[in-house]
Amino acid sequence: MDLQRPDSYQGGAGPDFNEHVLHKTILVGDSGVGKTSLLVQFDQGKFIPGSFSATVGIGFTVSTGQHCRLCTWIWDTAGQERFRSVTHAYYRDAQALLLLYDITNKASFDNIRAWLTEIHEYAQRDVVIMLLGNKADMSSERVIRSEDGETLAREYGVPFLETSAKTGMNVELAFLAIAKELKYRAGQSADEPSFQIRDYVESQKKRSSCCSFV
Ligand SMILES: Nc1nc2c(ncn2[C@@H]2O[C@H](COP(=O)(O)OP(=O)(O)OP(=O)(O)O)[C@@H](O)[C@H]2O)c(=O)[nH]1
Repeated sequence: MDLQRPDSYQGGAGPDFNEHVLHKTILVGDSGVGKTSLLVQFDQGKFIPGSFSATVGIGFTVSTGQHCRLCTWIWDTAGQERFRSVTHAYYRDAQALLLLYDITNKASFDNIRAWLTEIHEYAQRDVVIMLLGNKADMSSERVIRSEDGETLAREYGVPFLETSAKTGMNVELAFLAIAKELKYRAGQSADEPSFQIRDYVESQKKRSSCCSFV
C-alpha cells in the first residue's frame, strides 16, 4: 500500500524524537496476511478493501511518536521472501515484533514456526513477540481455528490475539499491550508493578467476550 512517511523521517535508523523514548515495533509475517492493513487501521482508523500491493523491502514507516499516542515507532516489512535479507537487518534493534498469519491461509500459519526461528536468530533475545491471527472477520473462509493459534502461542510462550484490520477488532489492543509491556520493562509503569503481557491480553479478551452482547 502507498503510505506516507512522517514529516520528520530522514531515512536511516528513524527519526530523532529527543523528547520521547520511542520503542521500535516491527510487523512481520507472510506476504498478504495484512501487516500494512493492520497498521493503517491502527494509525488512521480505516481499511482500504482489496487494495493489495505488496510492500517492497521496508516499504514505509509510520510513527505514532509525533503525538506520542503509544510512544512506539512502528515499521512495516515486506512479507515476500526476496526482501528477507533486507528486513533481517531491522530486527536487531527492535523491542517488539507483531507476527501475523491469516486465518484463511494455512500456509501463512504453517510458516509461523519458520518466522520464529528467524526472529530468534536475528532479533534481540528479550524482544517482545505477539502472535496475531488476522482477517478474523472472514469467518466463512476460516481454515485456522482460534484454538490452533492459542496452542501455538502457548508453545512459544507468547501472547495471542485474533485481529481484523477490516473491522478494527483487537487492533488497538494488540498495539496497546505491546506498548504497556515496553513501558513496564523500561520501569515507567509505577501503577503496574508486575505487568504480564499474556495475562493482560487474556484478561482483555475475557472482558470483551463477556460483554459483547451488552
Ligand atoms: N477481510 C479482510 N481483508 C484483509 C484484512 N487485512 C488485510 N486484508 C486484505 O488482504 C490483502 C493484503 O493485505 P496487506 O495489508 O497488503 O498485506 P501485507 O501483509 O502488508 O502484504 P506484504 O506487503 O506483501 O507483506 C489486501 O487485499 C487487504 O485489503 C482483514 O483483516 N480482513
